[in-house]
Amino acid sequence: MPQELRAVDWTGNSLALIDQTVLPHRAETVEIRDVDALVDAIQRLVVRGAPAIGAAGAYGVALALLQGEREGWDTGRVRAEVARIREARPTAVNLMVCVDRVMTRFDEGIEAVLAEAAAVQREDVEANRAMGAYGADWLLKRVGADRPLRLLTHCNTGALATAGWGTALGVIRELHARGQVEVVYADETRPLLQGSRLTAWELVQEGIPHYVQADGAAAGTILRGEVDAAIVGADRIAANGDTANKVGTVGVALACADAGIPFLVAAPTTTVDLSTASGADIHIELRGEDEVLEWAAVRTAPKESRGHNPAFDVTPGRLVTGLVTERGVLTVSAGELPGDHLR
Ligand SMILES: CSC[C@H]1O[C@H](OP(=O)(O)O)[C@H](O)[C@@H]1O
Repeated sequence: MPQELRAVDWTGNSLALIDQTVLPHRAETVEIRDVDALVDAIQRLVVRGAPAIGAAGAYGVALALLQGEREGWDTGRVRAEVARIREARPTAVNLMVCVDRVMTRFDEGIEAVLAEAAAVQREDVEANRAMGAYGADWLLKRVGADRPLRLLTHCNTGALATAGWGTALGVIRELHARGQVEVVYADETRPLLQGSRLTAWELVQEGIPHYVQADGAAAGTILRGEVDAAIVGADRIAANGDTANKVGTVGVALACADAGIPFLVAAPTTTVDLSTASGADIHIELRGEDEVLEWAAVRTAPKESRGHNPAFDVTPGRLVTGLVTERGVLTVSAGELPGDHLR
């Protein structure tokens, strides 16, 4: 993704969001000036990806303050509107963490809120760059650097999903910069196709060789020995290392375990939620059934059929070979816990 583009940016009095629902065919930015529009943008995945949603939520506090000034809201109303942003999507913990962090500056006023939101955005990019280096070093040491790597990824974890550079795709970018990527298999990621629309778009921008594949092809590609490692993002990491990520991820992890290749999760520590004990306690967002019953507003399933549409699944920590954060790599499957990075 061209570096001058940012998935989330503050204009001075509004949020500029790349509209991820129209990529890759149209590159458009939408201006968000009120809470309703931001909640809608988060829920329709105009802005998406745990860290990007976190950055948007952080600036959303400023948006609520400015709207409150325009519309004469009292403090209680502003706080209530911020809570709507905080709860706009339930699984990605970054949204709650980043809103809560900025709210610690709420009583100091708009400038302090904006300064904290800018720090959230800046620190996410810094974390992603650090993750890229840690993850690339770990993979080259584990798999070997004698030849470029064949990698598999699921959903979109690039600059579009973050404040910049990317998490799992940031590791892939770093490996590519070192000349260590032979090919990337990008799962299309039904039903909203974050892989074939967004990850493929970013890989094209970067000139990284890749195939888009059906989600159902991932396990066979792995078990046929065509992949050296899989690397994915995360939306919430529980205290025991269980990881919620885009639906379809756990199948990739199971195939990696059976094939004996590394399954890496790359996420900033803002995605770790020590208050959630295990994956069983993670709220999995159930999205509208039409997303799986239709495509491009055309019904694909019989009218009598119902749709089951969990947006995420949970990969047990025992299947996570390594958790890459901005502080290094934890071998979760060997018993190292996310909290070890937070102490
Ligand atoms: C670094 S992005 C983390 C995570 O967010 C994506 O979900 P969504 O596209 O629904 O926002 C996907 O699960 C990514 O792995």
